[in-house]
Amino acid sequence: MQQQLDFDGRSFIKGVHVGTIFHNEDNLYSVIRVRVEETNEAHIEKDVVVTGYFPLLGEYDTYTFFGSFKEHPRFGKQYVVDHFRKEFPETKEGVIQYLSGGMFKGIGKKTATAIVETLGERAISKILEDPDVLASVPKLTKAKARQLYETLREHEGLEQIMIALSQFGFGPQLSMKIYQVYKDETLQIIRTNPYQLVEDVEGIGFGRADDLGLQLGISGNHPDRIRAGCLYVIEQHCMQEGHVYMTYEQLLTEVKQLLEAKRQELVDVACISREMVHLSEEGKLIVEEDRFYIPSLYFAEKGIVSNVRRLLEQCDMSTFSEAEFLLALGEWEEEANIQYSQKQKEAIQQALCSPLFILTGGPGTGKTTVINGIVHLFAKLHGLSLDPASYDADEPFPILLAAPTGRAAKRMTESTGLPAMTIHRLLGWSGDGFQRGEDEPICGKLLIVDEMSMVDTWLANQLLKSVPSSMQVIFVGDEDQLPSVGPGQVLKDLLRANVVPTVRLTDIYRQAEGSSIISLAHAIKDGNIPHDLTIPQKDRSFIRCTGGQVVDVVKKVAESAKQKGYRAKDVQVLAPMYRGHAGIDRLNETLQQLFNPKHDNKRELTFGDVVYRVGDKVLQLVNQPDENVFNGDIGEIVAIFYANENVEKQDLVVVSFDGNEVTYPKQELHQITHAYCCSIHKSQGSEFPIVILPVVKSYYRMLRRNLLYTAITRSKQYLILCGEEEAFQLGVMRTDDGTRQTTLYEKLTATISSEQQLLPMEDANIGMEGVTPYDFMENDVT
Ligand SMILES: Nc1ncnc2c1ncn2[C@@H]1O[C@H](COP(=O)(O)OP(=O)(O)OP(=O)(O)O)[C@@H](O)[C@H]1O
Repeated sequence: MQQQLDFDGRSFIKGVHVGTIFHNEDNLYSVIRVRVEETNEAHIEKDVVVTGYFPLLGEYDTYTFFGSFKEHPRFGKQYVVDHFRKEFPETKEGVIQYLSGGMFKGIGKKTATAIVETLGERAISKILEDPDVLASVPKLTKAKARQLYETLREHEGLEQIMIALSQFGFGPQLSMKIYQVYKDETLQIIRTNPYQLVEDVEGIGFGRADDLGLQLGISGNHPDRIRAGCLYVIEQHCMQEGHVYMTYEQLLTEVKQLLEAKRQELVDVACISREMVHLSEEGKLIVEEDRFYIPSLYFAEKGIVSNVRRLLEQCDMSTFSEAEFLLALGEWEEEANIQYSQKQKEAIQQALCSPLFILTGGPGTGKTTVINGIVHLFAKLHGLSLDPASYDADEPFPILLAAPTGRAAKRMTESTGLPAMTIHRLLGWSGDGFQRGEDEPICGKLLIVDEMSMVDTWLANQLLKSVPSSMQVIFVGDEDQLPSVGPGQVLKDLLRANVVPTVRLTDIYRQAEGSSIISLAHAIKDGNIPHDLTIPQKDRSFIRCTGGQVVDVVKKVAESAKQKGYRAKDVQVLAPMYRGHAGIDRLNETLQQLFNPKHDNKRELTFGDVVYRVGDKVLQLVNQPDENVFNGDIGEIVAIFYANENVEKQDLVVVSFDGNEVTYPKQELHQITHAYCCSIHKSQGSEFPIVILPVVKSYYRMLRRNLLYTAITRSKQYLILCGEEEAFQLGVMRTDDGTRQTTLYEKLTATISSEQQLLPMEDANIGMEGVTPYDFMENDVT
C-alpha cells in the first residue's frame, strides 16, 4: 500500500480526521487531530496533530495531507500542512455513509445504497470521471444527480486550486483567502486577470498581482494592468495621505511612475488616460471636473452634505422661552458651582436651539464644561430625567454621547456621569458593516459627538445618515488637532464652510488654574515657540539631550515618576514613529524593563520579537466591537494561560480594559502592542496625568505642528519634553499637513443656500461689539 501512495517522495500523511482542536473562522487556521492510516514519515504516532489553513473538515472523513513535521516550542511535534486532498471512501459501507452523511442535498441512505449498488465501490471516482453514469441509477432525478456531481467537484476542486495557488507562490493562508473569495472560479480568474485580486482580496497589493501578471506573460501596457495600477494608486493616495480625490494630472503621473518602475517598459500615457475613462464609465472611479474619486468617498462627501442640509432644514428646536433658558442656566450654575462666560453661555443656548451645532476651541477653553451644561439644561428644559435607570428598552435614554475612541468615550462618561460609547458601537458596527443607517436610524433626542476632528469622511457620513431628523446633533472638536487617520478633514471643512451654527471658545480657563502646558499648546498652535520653552515650569520641563541619549533620558524620567508613586498607566510616553533607535518599539522594550521587569513569578509569552508579561500595559490596535474594545484602548495583561492548561489547547493572554476582560489566543496577539510608549496618532482622544515627549531630529520625517500640538495637549498635569530644541522648532514650523484634498467645503457651500446658513454668533454681532445677546435677555427677564 505504501508503495502505491508515493507522491514523488513528498511527505504525506493519509488519515481520518478525528477531531478539531481549534478553528479560526476568519482566517481558517485549524488545528486538528488525525488518526494515521498511511504515511511515508518514519516513527509516527497513531494520532498526530495537523495544523494549517483549511475549512472545517468533515469529521471521520479521510484526507491526505502534504507538509512536514515541525517542532512547536510549546505544543511539540505537529504536522504543518501545505495542502491536502480529500480521499473518497472506496468500501461499500464507506461510500453509502459518505453520500448519505448530510453533505449531499436530497441524498439519503436509500439513494446512496442505490448508487453503490449500480456503480459499485468506486462509485465516487466513476461519477467524477463521467457524471453521466448517474443516469443509470434508478429513481435518481437529473437535478439531484447534477447537484451530487457539483458537490463532489467542489470538494475535489479545493485541492487542485490550493496546489495551483502554491505554484503561483501563494502560501496556504493567502491561498485559502483567495479561495474564499472566488471558490471554483479561482484559477480561471487568476489566469485571465490576476490584477482582479487587488480589488477583491485583502492583503494582495498591486506588486504581488503584477509579479503574477509577469509570470503569466501579461504585457506592461495591458489594460487590466493599467486599470489595477489606477485603482491601487488612488486608494493608496487616499488611505495614506488622507485625500478624498486625485486630480487627473496627479493620477496619470503617479500611475505611469508605478507601472514603469516595476518593469523596464514605457507605458503609454494615452493608454492610461483611456483606462481612467473606462474605470469611470464602469463606476469604479467617479470623475467630477478634473478630479477622480473612489466612489465610496465621493458618495460619502455627498452624503454628508445632504444630511447636514436635511438636519439644518429643521426649524428652531427651542421649545422654551429665553426666560426659561436663563432660569435653568442659573439653577445649573449654582448646582455645578460655576459661572459660565458669555461665550460659553452663547454656546449652550445656540446648541440647545440648533438642529445641528458645532462647538470648537483649543484645550482648556471649556468644551467639556459646556457639554456638561448642554446636557443638564437639555434635560431640565425638556423635563427629562438624567438617570439612565429610569428608562427601559421601549424608551431608551434620550441623550446619546459618543466619541471616535473608547478612551474618549470614557472621558465623556467621567465628565458627565452619563453613558457614552464609541461611534462604531452607536452605529452597530459588526466587524463588516453598520447596522444603523437611514433605514434603521439611532434613537434619541440629542446626540453629542466629542473629538470630531478624528472622524473621517466615511464615518461622518455613516453617522449623519443614521441621525433621524428629529434629533439634535452637536459636534465638539478642535480643528488644530491631527486630522482623522482615514480620509478627509470633516470638522475643518464644516467649520470653514460656515453653514452650521458654531461657537468658537477662545478664552483659556485651565491656564487660569496655572497650567503652562495649555499656554504652550496655544502658542504652538499659532506657530510660536515661547521664550521659556526650556525653562522649567511648575507643570512642564524640557530636558536637552541628543538623539543617542534620548531613550536613556526618557527611562530616567519615567523612573523618577515611578519612584514618586506614579504607575505605568499614569505615565505615557508618546513618539511619532515605531522604528529607529528612538522609535516606539525600542522605547517600549526599555520601559517594560522598568515598569514590569522579568520575574520568576510572572508569566510571560513570546510573540515574534515581543515578550508579553502579566502586568504589561498594552494598546488595542483594531476595533473589536464584539468584545467592546476599540482601536486606541489601553489595558493591562491580567493573566496568561499556557496551552497545556486549557481545553482550547492554546496559549491565551487576558487583558483587562478598565475591567472589561478580553482573551486573545496567541495567534491574535497582533491585535495588541505594548503601550508604555504609543504613537501620537493613537493617543488622540486620550489624556494622561504625565506625558513624556521625546522630540529628536531622527523623527524629522514625521515632525509637524499639529502632531506636537496633539501630543502636548494629551497631558493633564505634567509634560516632560526631552530631546533637541531644533527638532522641536522644526516641528512647530512645519505645517504642510493641512493640505488634504477634499471637496466637502465646496460641496457644502454650493449646496446649502445662504438662507439656510445660520450665521455664527460672532458674525451676527458685527457692529455690536460690547453688546451681547444676554444684555437683551437680562432685560427680558427682569
Ligand atoms: N467658566 C468657567 N469658569 C471657571 N472655570 C472654568 C470655566 N470653564 C471651564 N473651566 C475650567 O477650565 C478647565 C478646562 O475646562 P474643560 O475641561 O471644560 O476644557 P476643554 O476645552 O474640554 O479642555 P480639553 O480639550 O483639554 O479637555 C476645567 O478645569 C474647567 O473646570
